Amino acid sequence: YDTELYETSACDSTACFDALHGALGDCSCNVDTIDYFNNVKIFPRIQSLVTKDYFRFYKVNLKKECPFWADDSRCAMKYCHIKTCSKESIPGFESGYENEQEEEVPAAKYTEQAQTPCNSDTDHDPALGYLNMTLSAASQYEIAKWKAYDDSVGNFCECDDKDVEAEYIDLSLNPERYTGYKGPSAHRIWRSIYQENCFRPKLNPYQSFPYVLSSDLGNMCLEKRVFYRAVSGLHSSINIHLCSKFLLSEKKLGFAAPPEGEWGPNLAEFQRRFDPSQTFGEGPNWLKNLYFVYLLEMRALAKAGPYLEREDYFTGNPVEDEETRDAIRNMIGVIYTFPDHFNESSMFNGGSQAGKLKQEFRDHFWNISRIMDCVGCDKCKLWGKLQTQGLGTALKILFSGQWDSFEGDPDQGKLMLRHKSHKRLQRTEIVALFNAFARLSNSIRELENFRHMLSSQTETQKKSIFGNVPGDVGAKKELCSGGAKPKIWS
Ligand SMILES: Cc1cc2nc3c(=O)[nH]c(=O)nc-3n(C[C@H](O)[C@H](O)[C@H](O)COP(=O)(O)OP(=O)(O)OC[C@H]3O[C@@H](n4cnc5c(N)ncnc54)[C@H](O)[C@@H]3O)c2cc1C
Repeated sequence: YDTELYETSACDSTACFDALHGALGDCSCNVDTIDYFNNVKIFPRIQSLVTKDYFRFYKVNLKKECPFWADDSRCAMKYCHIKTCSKESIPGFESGYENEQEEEVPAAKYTEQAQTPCNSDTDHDPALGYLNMTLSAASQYEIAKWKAYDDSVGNFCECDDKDVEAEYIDLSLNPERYTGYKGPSAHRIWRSIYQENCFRPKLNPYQSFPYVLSSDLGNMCLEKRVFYRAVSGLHSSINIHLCSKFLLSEKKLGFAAPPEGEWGPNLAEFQRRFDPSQTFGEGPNWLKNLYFVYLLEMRALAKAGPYLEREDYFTGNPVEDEETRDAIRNMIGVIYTFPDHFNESSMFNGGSQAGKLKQEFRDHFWNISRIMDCVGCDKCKLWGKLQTQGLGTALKILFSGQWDSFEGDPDQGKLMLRHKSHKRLQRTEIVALFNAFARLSNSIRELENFRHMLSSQTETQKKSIFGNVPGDVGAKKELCSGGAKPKIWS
């Protein structure tokens, strides 16, 4: 691991974490409670659960056309014969807009450059985004049996696992990690999510980055804030994963082969993305949003708990299926014990206006899930689709009304933990829900690693300046020891 290469731009402060304490906002929970609960109780359980066959194979259509912009679709250039413009004929070129890659001038959409499929442009290294589609003969045989079983279940939601082009992908062969997907293509996805499909308080003074200022969120109603925070939390999680599984040194084996190399955490990359000094002060808020979306998904798991505990988790292997059910019951049982669940009953309560808002909420999310078909790197698209489907399933459990209990709450006004009435979920929804939650859980756990790396780095720097200060060793020991509640944010 080439420390010199990646640590040159690292700042020595722990500023990313200084504000990551206490109240989370929009719920009664706090960051430190979630840290402990996740890292000690949830993380080991969910990570082991998603290695089970039922959760390891995800059926998805990665070949769907991008419905929103021409340059990612087959319509681009080839069939539409859009006449390209010379640079000089693009309004604003002379005033130097080209240097501002992020601001897309409408005419730029029709340049030849913009028509190039994303995966062949310089924003993306195809080898890093390589998707391993391998399924062993044994897996293929077993999976064929799943279809017959699933078809006998009354499904109710239209998901792309029914598409003829949908394929099973072994998630364990395609870990979410750094792919090199960046630049205008990735920014267009995030920008259209935040600027066109998220609720926004107002245009921020920086025009493009950051898309939303947290200081403006107070002007929005709870429901809109929740939406933005969930999306932002997902964005944080994706970016934490690419920082924690970064390509530290590369050894390419050949074209279209997965790159071999050393993968691991890149502290400088993490700081670039979350340090307040490099994010207009937003980084710690984005990290808090990760905790927020975690809480949201955990609440959905609790709400659907009685149903999830009884689901079959069919893979055709009775021993494995029983183990999966046991592991689910165990984890859901732990989730029930969380003291401070998100209370979704405080949302969408304002009569007909609330109904309209709920519809908008749904429409926005529906669009975001379709934007995932525009992601220009297969591996990012796989995990992007899985995590939006997981979040969408959680939102459905929380807000569709299909999972609400009409039996009356004995502790009036108090949060009802388990809801007996429910609709059935599809296999892909369940797989996505648990895997998405596993990703968030993993991100929160990775934050602990970055926190440790930062404090060790700071200690080392202090020592190199001041020498070894008595008491230092003890302090470090406390940070690194397991067992009791880790004091990772103090
Ligand atoms: C769906 C999807 C999946 C992806 N998966 C991967 C992957 O698996 N591996 C990989 O290496 N890359 C992945 N990427 C790319 C990655 O997310 C970044 O877009 C890329 O690394 C460029 O980062 P950036 O620093 O330019 O900022 P970006 O992450 O592209 O963010 C753009 C702007 O959004 C704002 N922003 C950043 N974080 C947040 C937040 N949490 N909340 C609110 N606003 C924020 C900032 O102002 C930032 O400048 C994915 C992108 C998308 C759209």
